[in-house]
Parts: sequence; C-alpha cells; structure tokens
Amino acid sequence: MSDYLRYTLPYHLSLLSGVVLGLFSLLFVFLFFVSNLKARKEHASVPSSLPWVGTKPELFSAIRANFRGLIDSVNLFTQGYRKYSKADEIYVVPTWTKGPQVILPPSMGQWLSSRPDAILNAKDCTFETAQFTYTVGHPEITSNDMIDLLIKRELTKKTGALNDVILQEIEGSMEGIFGTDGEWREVGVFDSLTRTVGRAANRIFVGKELCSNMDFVMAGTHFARDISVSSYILHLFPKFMKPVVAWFATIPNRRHSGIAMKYLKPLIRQRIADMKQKAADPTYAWEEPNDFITWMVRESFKRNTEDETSVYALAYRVVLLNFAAITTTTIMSTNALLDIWSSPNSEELVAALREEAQHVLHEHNGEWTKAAVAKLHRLDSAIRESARISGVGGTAMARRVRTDDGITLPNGLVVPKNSTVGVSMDGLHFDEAYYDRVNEFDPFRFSRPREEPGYGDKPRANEDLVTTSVHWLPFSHGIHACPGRFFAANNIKMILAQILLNYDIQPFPSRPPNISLGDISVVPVKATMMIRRRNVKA
Ligand code: HEM
Repeated sequence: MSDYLRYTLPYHLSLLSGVVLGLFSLLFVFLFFVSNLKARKEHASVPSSLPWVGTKPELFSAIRANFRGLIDSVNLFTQGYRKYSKADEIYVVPTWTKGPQVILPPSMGQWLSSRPDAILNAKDCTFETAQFTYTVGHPEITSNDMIDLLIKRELTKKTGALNDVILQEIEGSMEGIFGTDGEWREVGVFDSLTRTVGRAANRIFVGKELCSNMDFVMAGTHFARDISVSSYILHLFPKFMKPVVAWFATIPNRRHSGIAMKYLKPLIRQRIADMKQKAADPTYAWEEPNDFITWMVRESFKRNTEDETSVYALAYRVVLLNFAAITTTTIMSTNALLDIWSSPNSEELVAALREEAQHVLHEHNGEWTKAAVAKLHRLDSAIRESARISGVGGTAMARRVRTDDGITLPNGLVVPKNSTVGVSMDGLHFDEAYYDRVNEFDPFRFSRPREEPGYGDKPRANEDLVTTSVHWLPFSHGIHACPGRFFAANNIKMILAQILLNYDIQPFPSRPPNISLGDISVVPVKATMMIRRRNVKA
C-alpha cells in the first residue's frame, strides 16, 4: 500500500493542484463577472447627462473603471477638477470604495457643507465606504451620539489644560524609541509616531496605566488598518455574498478589537463601581481620573438603554474612538515630519521652527500650556501646509443622498437617492485660485502674514491648523468638520515641538513618496529616519 501511495502520490498531487487551480480560476472569473455587474448597476444610478473621467468604451468597462479608480484616483480627480470643476461643472469619478462619486465644483462647496443629515448624510457615507456593517458591526453603538457629544463637550474644552500629562507620555515614548544617549538610531517614522500619538492620546482616553501598554495601543491601530483592508475586499462582492466573505475577511478585525476589549472591559467595570461608590459615599478614598472613560461613564449614568450603559458597549466606544483618532493623527504627523525634513532648505527651516519652539517655551516658563501651543504659529503653518500638499486627497465632504426624491443641486440637476456627492480635495488644494505656487511646500505660507509688521491691524481670514474652509479640507468643513481636530492639532504640535527641541533628524535626500491607493494617498509606512537625542540625558 505504501509503495502504491509513493508511486501514485505525484500523480494525485498534480491532479489536486490542477483541481485547486481550476476552482480558483472559476472563482476569479465568477468574481469578475459579478463585480462588473455590481459596478454597472452603481454607475447606471448616476444621471446620464454627467461627464465621467476614467471610463472608456471597453469590455467590462464598469469594473475596469473602478479598478482605475483604485490605482490612479489622484490623477482622475485632478483631471476632472481641471476640466470640469474649473468650468463650474459637475463630473463623476469611479472609485473602488465609494462607488461613483459625483464631484461638485468649488462654487457649490459651501452649500454642500451646510446640508443637514436628513438630506445629505455624512455617516451613511463613512459607514458604506468602510463597510461598517461587516467590518465593525454594532450599528446601535456606531450610530449613537455619545462619542461625538463627549468629544465636543468634554475633550475639546479640556484640550490644553491636560497638556502636562500628555507631555509626560510624549517624552516617555520618545525616550524609549529614540534613546537618550545621543547615538544615531534608525527608526520607522510611521511606527514611532503611531506609538507616540497612540500613547499621548490614550493618556486622555483611558488614563495613565493603560496608555503606555503597547499591546493595547497597537491593537487599536491594527483594528483601524483591518477595517480598511477588509472593506477593500468586501467592495468586490455583491451584497448577498458579503456576510460569508466578511466572516473570513474580518478575522483580524475581531482579533485586534478583542485584544483592546480585553484591557478595556475590566477598567470600565472598575470605574463604574468606583464612581457609584464615590457618589454613594463621598468619603470613599478614591479620586476620579479626568479622562474620557470618566466622562463617558458619567454620561452613561444619565442614559438607560443597554447600548449606552453596558460595560461592553462603553468599551467598544473607546475602540471606535481609537479608530477615529490615532491613525488619522499619525498620518498628519508623518506627512508633516517628512515634508519638513525633506524640504530643500530643511536645515534653515528646522532652525526657524526650533527657534520658535524655544522662544515660546521660554516665554511660558517651560510649560506647554494651551496659550503656549497656540503661539507656535510657524509650526502650525508648516503642518497645515503639509496637510494641503500631502493630504489624503480623494473626495472630501462625501455625502449620501438620503431623500427618496433625490436632491436638487444648486444648478437644478437632480441626483437620485443613495448617490454620493462631494468635492475633490486635491483639486481644491492645488488650485492657483486659492494658493500661489501650488506645487511648492511653503511651510510659512500661513504664518508669514502674522510675522509681518502691523499684522494685528489687518482684517485677514484666520488660517490656523484647526480652521477649515471649502478649499482646505483635511478635517472636512461645515456641520461635520472633524470634532477631534482641536485635540489632534494640539498633540501633533506638541510632538513635533518636542522633536525639534530634543532631537536631531538627518534630512531626507528626497521626500519618501506617498502612494495612491483607492481614492486616497497613503503615507510611506516603511520609511525610516536617522534620529538622535540632542541634549544627552545622563
Ligand atoms: C489629524 C487627525 C484627524 C483628521 C485628519 C481627521 C479627519 C476627519 C474627517 C475628514 C472627518 C469626516 C468629516 C466629514 O464627514 O465631513 C472626521 C470625522 C470625525 N472625526 Fe476626525 N480626524 C482627525 C482626528 C480625530 C480625533 C483625534 C478624533 C477624536 C478625538 C476624531 C473624531 C472624529 C469623529 C467622531 C468624526 C465624525 C464626526 C461627524 O460625523 O460629525 N478625529 N475626521
């Protein structure tokens, strides 16, 4: 028998590999057909009078156009902007994750930014793009108001007042990763900033003990990455196949959110118990931490549904908060660091930024108070300019039409229910009508006017990092402008100021390029930098 097996094994193996290959080929062809049908249906929902970019009369034209939207979207958005937006016309871009995007010209930006959710919905769009139903689940938690409310009512109001504890975490993280001995080290830019941003923000989200636990912090950021990856896969499939595909595609999502939940649940259970005991007995020897968990538990005491009060639901909200906060902040920090240290005159630029940080810190007795961070005008401008030139691109202010009869745009065109409308971020960020020398990274573009004599007397639009406009859109604009931007901007400025004050980075010979993926531009996550401590610690 064993001789027979040995003799026939190669034959059986080749037969098996043939069958497997055949099955995969069949699956591929099936997917291609099904995806093309799905894409055709989506494309047909857009008013036929509108011009498209990125489509051609060719076999399987719909799925091939979407594929072009996956690999070449920056180019498509820019082409469309130059040809149509500049002529005040509307155009359509095929995308992989959002379906066809109806792109409005700048003249309709302000109108778009102020439409109420009942007509043009922001969350419908985010949820569909990231396939929240499958990648995140828990619709009762994701569509609840508690996170947005607490960011606006608590986090933003306290931003600045908690900088002393945030600084401790920034310093602790940097000393651990960059060293204190003055030796040059090669470290990943994105990785080191993820850890620092994650630890600093989580100091305010979950408190001192958990924020420096990298198993927890990295699980949160991996969960954010898992959501993107699994959503890209799911966009390939028609609705009826998604539940099955999602079960496999979201295995990492469940694993990483599970790790974060493992740490969060006991913390929240204990906080609820302590807060209840303190309320019942004011002499109870326990001091309430000033963090997001405390604010959230306090808010949950006013609510009465399971989705707003259970330990699970509250813990899951913190996972979602990490999803919204950490990778976004890390991307903006990474772009700013790469743009500053790759600029042609980076030595002078770094010297000017460092001089500002030293001067401001000295003026504020060595403390990064709210007022001190607000005075970092040059650094603020450099980050804002980096977000303009290296921003994520794609569709900004993307909104889904909610109303059954569709929506009538300002030019009279009716766009049907479930279409997605928005504006082109890169088109606007690179439009000469709003910015001079659009392709140049001009770090002091926004701070230069402030340093001119007599600036105080000039009536000028405020152009700080947190100020959104229809032509500066990294945080979006209007009723859904990112509520976390005050906290994010505060932390990015403190992180970069600490690097300027305490570390040397070797300038990059050229800017490690961002890559275009889906309808966005992604930072080079593998780029490394040479960094050393300046003021060596004993
Ligand atoms: C540099 C960092 C960040 C960037 C670039 C960013 C960007 C954005 C963008 C583009 C939106 C979509 C707005 C729209 O639909 O028009 C958004 C929404 C949101 N962001 Fe941020 N964000 C950042 C940091 C944060 C942080 C730190 C938090 C939490 C503390 C946060 C919480 C949220 C929430 C809750 C929403 C949903 C708001 C709504 O639907 O009304 N973000 N953000």
